[in-house]
Amino acid sequence: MIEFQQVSKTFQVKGRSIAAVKPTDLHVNRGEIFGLIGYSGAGKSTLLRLINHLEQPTTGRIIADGVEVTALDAAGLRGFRRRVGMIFQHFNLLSSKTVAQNVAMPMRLAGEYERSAIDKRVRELLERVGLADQASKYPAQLSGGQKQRVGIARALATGPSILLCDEATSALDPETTGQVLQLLRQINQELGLTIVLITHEMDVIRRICDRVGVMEEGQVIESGPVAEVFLQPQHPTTQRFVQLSEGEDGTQQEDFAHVAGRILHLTFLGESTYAPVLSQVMQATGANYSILAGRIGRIKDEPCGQLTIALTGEQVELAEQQLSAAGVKIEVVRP
Ligand SMILES: Nc1ncnc2c1ncn2[C@@H]1O[C@H](COP(=O)(O)OP(=O)(O)OP(=O)(O)O)[C@@H](O)[C@H]1O
Repeated sequence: MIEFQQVSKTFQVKGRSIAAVKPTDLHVNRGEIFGLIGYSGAGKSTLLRLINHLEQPTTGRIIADGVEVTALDAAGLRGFRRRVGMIFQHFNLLSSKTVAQNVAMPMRLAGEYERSAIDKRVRELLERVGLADQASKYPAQLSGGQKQRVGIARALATGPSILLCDEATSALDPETTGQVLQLLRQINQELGLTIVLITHEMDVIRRICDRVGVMEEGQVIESGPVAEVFLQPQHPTTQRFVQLSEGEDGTQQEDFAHVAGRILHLTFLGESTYAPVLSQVMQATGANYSILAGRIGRIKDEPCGQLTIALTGEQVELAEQQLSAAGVKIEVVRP
């Protein structure tokens, strides 16, 4: 759906080169929500803006929605941009236009839509984002969440197949963030839209994304399905994002020196999270366990849990085999 082949972007500033995106390969599947996470300056915005050619790549090829974006002329690019909607952290609404006029703007600019078709589409879009009764208000009369809903309606105006979200919830409070994320998810499911979003919050990724890429210094340092990256982060930067999202500051590393037994870190995902796997295995093998740390939560629609346990008894290896056979992922913290 969106393919980056060795795409890079270097800015020249006062004789200095800034490698905002280093040569990168990336693949976003059709209909998925792909999240890019990274610290400020990692290159997320630049990478996002390369997709609709708001930034021109220094090297490489970009193919999106079956079109080689990097080979388009000006007219081709104008047409392509109608298939890519974009929403922004600070909404970027025109303050002198009403809600309805803001939403109509991309269709007006395209110059290919009848007045009646525009009016009908604006009504449908405002209905979809829950703002049917706010059409004649001005942006200054709306809350942040409502402004972002207008931004979303406007981004959908020309019927895009891709939606790019540039820190779309960073300016919103937690509750409004939840509502806007829910709306994005609904749009993704109902319209089959491919969404690429950038954020510095792991929680946004956990709540709505299917896959994630972690960016640092212009590179995607880790990527994969959200459950995989979230539950088994490999790169120290990814581990830090996960720790922060769990409310840990990462400074306290328990060594469990005083605890007897084999120490295992167990990951449960999906069905196994709520099944009595642990007690069944312990009963069957006669092994014992004590819980040293644990958490339970959800990744998108799937329940997940992680437990650190100390395992003792005669048959710890058999217990481990049975846990593994029941779909529990095991990492040995201390043999
Ligand atoms: N138009 C530009 N001209 C010069 N340098 C730029 C330009 N845009 C971005 N950069 C630089 O490229 C690097 C990556 O910036 P980018 O905005 O893509 O990162 P980011 O991860 O989105 O950060 P943030 O979360 O702060 O927006 C930074 O060093 C930035 O200063």
